[in-house]
Amino acid sequence: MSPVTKIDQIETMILDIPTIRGHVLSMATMRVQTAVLVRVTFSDGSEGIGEGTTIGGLSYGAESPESIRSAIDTYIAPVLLGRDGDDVNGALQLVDRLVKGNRIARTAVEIALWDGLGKRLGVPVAQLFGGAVHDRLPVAWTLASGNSETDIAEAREMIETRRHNVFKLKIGKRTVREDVAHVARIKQAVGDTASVRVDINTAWSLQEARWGLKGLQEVGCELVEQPVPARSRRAMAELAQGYEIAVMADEALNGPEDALEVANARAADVFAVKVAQSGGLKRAAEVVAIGQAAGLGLYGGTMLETGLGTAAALQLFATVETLHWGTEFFGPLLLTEDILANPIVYRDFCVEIPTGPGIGATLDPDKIDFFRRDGGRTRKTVAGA
Ligand SMILES: O=C(O)C[C@H]1C=CC(=O)O1
Ligand SMILES: [Mn+2]
Repeated sequence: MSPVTKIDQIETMILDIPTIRGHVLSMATMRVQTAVLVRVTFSDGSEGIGEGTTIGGLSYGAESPESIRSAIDTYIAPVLLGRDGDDVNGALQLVDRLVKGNRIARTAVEIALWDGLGKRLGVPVAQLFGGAVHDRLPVAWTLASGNSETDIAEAREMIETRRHNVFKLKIGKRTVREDVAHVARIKQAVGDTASVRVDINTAWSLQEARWGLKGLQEVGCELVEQPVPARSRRAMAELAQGYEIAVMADEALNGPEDALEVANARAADVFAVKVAQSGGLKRAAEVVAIGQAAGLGLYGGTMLETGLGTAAALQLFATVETLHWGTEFFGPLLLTEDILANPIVYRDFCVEIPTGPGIGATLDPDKIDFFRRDGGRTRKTVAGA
């Protein structure tokens, strides 16, 4: 019998990477994206890499980049050291028992474990999830410059260069009337050449959302993402059932338990399935399964991860038969620089699934050194130390 490949070391680092322009969301304006990267080293010398990323510090959700890193270093890494690296399910069950919440932190480590296993077996992670049924997926772009004219110019360029023809507009910061007028201007400019959707990031009350959805569907917007707070399931159900425009759950979906409750309450027409928010690739696959069983639409969502987290998500979504609303795996394109030596490829309105072993991502060491916070000091948790 070959010796067990043990988890030897788990290393974390924070990267701060500027965005190509201000990304204006209802709760924060991003000028930098902060990613937490994990590198797991195994006893046979193999490695796995993972990413756990949120948006806008603590303004989007309950985890911050700093809390993600600290949860990994303090609570997740020490219990995994010395374990069999091939036993990913065993590691996940152990972490599930010992660490509540902290889904993004758990995701970062989980991705690194799948990546390590895939690399050792010489297969893409998609194969560990039953095999890819797509080699590319449609990919949306988010228009969020904060200015209608800039957004229109950006949309036109994306359509002309065949990069994107699906646009998600970030609204919810201005009045409902101003937001609907902004969406109408953009829809009018792109006409039938593009699909226009919006994301409110929970900013509306139910009353505002009633006016908002009525106005949005009148101007040709096809889908509205998380108009009201994550916990407002009854409001989401009223909106999903009361209007033709599709209502998509995002912040409301934190793993399979939420997915089941949202589906039971008919509190969405579509699930935005996010790997990080679900608690990892395996949990995201469970959210997908619940959406499928409930007959809901599916969409591959992002936390604006770098190429690393994006590659991991692509491995899973390549295995999903039907993504009725496509994906938004454009994270690397929002950043001034790609941190991968083999950047994700975008062409013909699609994103291509990386084909190499593991998640199919190789880090560019110079970029990592350049964007590292703390002058390049990593924190290492080492077996037997
Ligand atoms: O969906 C979100 O709320 C977060 C994210 C996804 C795309 C984007 O621009 O922001
Ligand atoms: Mn969203």
